[in-house]
Amino acid sequence: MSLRPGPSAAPAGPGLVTPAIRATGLRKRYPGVDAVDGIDLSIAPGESFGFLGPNGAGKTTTIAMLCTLAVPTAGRIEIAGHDTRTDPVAARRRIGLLFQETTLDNELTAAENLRFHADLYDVPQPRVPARIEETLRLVGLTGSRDRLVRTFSGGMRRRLEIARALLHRPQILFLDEPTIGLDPHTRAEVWRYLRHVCEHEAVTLFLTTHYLEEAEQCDRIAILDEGRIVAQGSPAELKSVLGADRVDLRTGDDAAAARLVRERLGLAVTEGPRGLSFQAPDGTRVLPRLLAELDVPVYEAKVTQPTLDDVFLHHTGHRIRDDGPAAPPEAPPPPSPAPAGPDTGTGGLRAELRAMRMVWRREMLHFARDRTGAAISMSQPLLFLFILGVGLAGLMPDVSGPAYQLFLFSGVLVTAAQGPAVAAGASILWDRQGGFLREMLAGPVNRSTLLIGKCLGGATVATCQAALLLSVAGLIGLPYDAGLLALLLAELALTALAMTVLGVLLATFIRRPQTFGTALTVLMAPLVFLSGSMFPLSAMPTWMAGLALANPLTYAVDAMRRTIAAYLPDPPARLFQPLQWGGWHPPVIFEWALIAGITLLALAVATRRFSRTD
Ligand SMILES: Nc1ncnc2c1ncn2[C@@H]1O[C@H](COP(=O)(O)OP(=O)(O)OP(=O)(O)O)[C@@H](O)[C@H]1O
Repeated sequence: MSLRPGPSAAPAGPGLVTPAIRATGLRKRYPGVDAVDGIDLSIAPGESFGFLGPNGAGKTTTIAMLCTLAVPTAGRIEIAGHDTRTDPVAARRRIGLLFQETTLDNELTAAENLRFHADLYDVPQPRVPARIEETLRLVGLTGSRDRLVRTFSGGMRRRLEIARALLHRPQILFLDEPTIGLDPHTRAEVWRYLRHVCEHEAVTLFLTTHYLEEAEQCDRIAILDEGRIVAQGSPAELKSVLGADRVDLRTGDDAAAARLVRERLGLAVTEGPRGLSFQAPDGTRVLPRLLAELDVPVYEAKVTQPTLDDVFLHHTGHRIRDDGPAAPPEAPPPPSPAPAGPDTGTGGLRAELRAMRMVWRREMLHFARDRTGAAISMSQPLLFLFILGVGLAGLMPDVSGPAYQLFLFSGVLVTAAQGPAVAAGASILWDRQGGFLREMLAGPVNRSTLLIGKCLGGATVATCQAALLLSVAGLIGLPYDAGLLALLLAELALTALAMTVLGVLLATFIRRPQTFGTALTVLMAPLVFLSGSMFPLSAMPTWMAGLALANPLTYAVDAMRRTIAAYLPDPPARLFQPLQWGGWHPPVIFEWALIAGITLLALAVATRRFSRTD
């Protein structure tokens, strides 16, 4: 059975058609393992190509390289004529991807997941709502469009992922083990949708599987073992190479039966716990002759045409594990989508800005949906202000309580912004672990765009959260002056951006979110303690004040404190004395320029590191 009605697509001849996928000398070496060891591929537009191999053969690694998600150790890849090394964004624009593991955002609804994908791929805005409805209908999820994905079953997620992979009408659809882990019914359903897509959309399919039934449906197959292609061709071609049937026998004395086959027929026999098997050019004629001569009881005798498993055995010396589905049942196709056609923009600055806004919006949606998290991270600065503020003020009889609380307030704002700001860094790691990062990295935009969107999202959330504190600041005597509030908000936004970027930079050095949490606890406490947020730098020993001057947060705290002091009638000089370098008080504008410079530098390093992510 083929995925497509009609004849198989032929591979492109040299100079005729640009191959949909071309790879030459492709290699990927991980420490201690050659995951892919010199692969050459040429796949014609419209062809369905199956990559068949056991676990660990290198299928996922190959797909990751073809989709620009992993950097090849050697070799060259072209996707629809675009070199993935020199023009990865153009290559990604032509690709739809169904990953092996789920890469949906569980905290978004089905429609929101699709909407974000449309933004990432720059699907023309006016067409987005209809396209979402159409793909949801194609996979039978119209009724679940507004449900959070975390409430979906495994099959529903898979269908939604197929819908998402097709949303921007890709030229080439990569499917990495599309039915792994699904029950037979859902597998059949997924194949029903894929068959439908192949029949109605001019898509090139590249499919990895270790299920023989799925590979059988492709126009061409490559058999992969230990990182190398050991055979390539249509299923019929591959099987015809064997030119023999397989005969399986289970008897009362398998050893005697095997001896007879060897001596009388001169054929090689494989004996196993469940009987013996051998290859014979014409099994249906050989078997009756053999049975007539055998004088041991025969419990089971079977002749089978060669299967892909036999082809695999022939080329590799071992069998492929196949706990795959029965042949997917034929079923009436779901409603037809609109005629095929490219549905992405041509890229450029507008598309990059749209993707950046998408990442930003996702951060905002997560913030809006996590009220508990927001309430918890607000509790720390409030405790800081009302417990520390009142408690420590008692130790300073010459300073009034409210004056000390006002002194503390800039540090409190920084602390309030700190939690959500650094959470943006952690969320990159959670996105990597949860899979959504791969959906973003596979998108046809620059990785710096995604990172900047993430930083802006984190900074906005952090600013909003810290700004809530301004609404209660009247309780400690902060003047409600529009000019002061506007200045503090602007200063907060820059501080939040700086902290978000530093958090994101840290995240580019770490792979596990848990490690990130530990690293933050270790790093953040000294940064906050050594920022002059709780006591003036003038109260610190010289060496400690020197360390504080190397801390970017010190300048943010000092600048905001000076802004507040400018609006107080009589700020105590002992507390509100500006920081100094030697005898020089750097102006506030200088402090902000310094923070902005550090932020830009950290952003440049983070972007560089993130862009190299494998
Ligand atoms: N990030 C990595 N670091 C180190 N080794 C890796 C990494 N990714 C894959 N490998 C190794 O590369 C080899 C090929 O792995 P790959 O996931 O490509 O195989 P596969 O054919 O897709 O297997 P499966 O069917 O189980 O998905 C394996 O030995 C695997 O352990």
